[in-house]
Amino acid sequence: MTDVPPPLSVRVRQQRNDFLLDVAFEGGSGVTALFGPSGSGKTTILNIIAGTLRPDDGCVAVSGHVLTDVQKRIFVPCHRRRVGFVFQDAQLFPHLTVEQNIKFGRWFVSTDNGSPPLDVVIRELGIAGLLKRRPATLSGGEKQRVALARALLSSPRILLMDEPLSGVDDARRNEIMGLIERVRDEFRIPIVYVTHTRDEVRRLATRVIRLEAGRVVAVGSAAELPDD
Ligand SMILES: Nc1ncnc2c1ncn2[C@@H]1O[C@H](COP(=O)(O)OP(=O)(O)OP(=O)(O)O)[C@@H](O)[C@H]1O
Repeated sequence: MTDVPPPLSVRVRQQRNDFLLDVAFEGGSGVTALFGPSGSGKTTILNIIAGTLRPDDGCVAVSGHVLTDVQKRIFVPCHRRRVGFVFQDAQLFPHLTVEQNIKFGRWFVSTDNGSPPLDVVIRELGIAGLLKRRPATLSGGEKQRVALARALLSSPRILLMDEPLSGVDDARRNEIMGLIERVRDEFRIPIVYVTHTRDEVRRLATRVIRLEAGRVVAVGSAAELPDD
């Protein structure tokens, strides 16, 4: 039997001013939640996976593809990593329409890349009526749908989400969580999901990595997450 590499493998060390990040963990299929208090290193880890930050030491691999290996001097540039990113504030291009924004996700990938088809993404995320609009005219929830569509169309091997619900009101949170579940279950792209909110972890996560002060303090299923 051949060993299948995990969707995500991270073993990194990074010193930044007073903060030392020193973590080793694997992410499985489905949603891996990085859960921990403010300043525990969640966003730093996402940036290291995305390639916007170089660790001092260690390696990062996605489905067996080595993206960073400091000892071997491997550092795949950000735009070649096939990592989709959905930020807290969506970060859409303000001067482009929704349609142009989501098509931008495909710029760096070849045509034969295994991305889900444009029309499927538009339908699944319910954004057909928004295509001609510009980001400034969208609600927080609509912006996040568009950001998710753009990330999906970049043919990612993994999706990174940094508190994507933090700017969204309660009514829309449920709706977007439903969409993230659909992405998880239908597109089957592994997701790393940063949050400090327990209900998001309980609903979405397959696996939870608990962080404190730059270290992994526990790994388990969402059901094992204590109420404290
Ligand atoms: N550009 C930077 N330069 C120096 N230190 C930084 C920088 N960005 C973050 N840090 C520090 O790194 C530590 C971890 O920050 P990080 O943003 O990864 O935490 P987080 O768990 O994502 O927090 P939050 O939930 O508040 O977003 C913090 O102590 C922070 O002050």
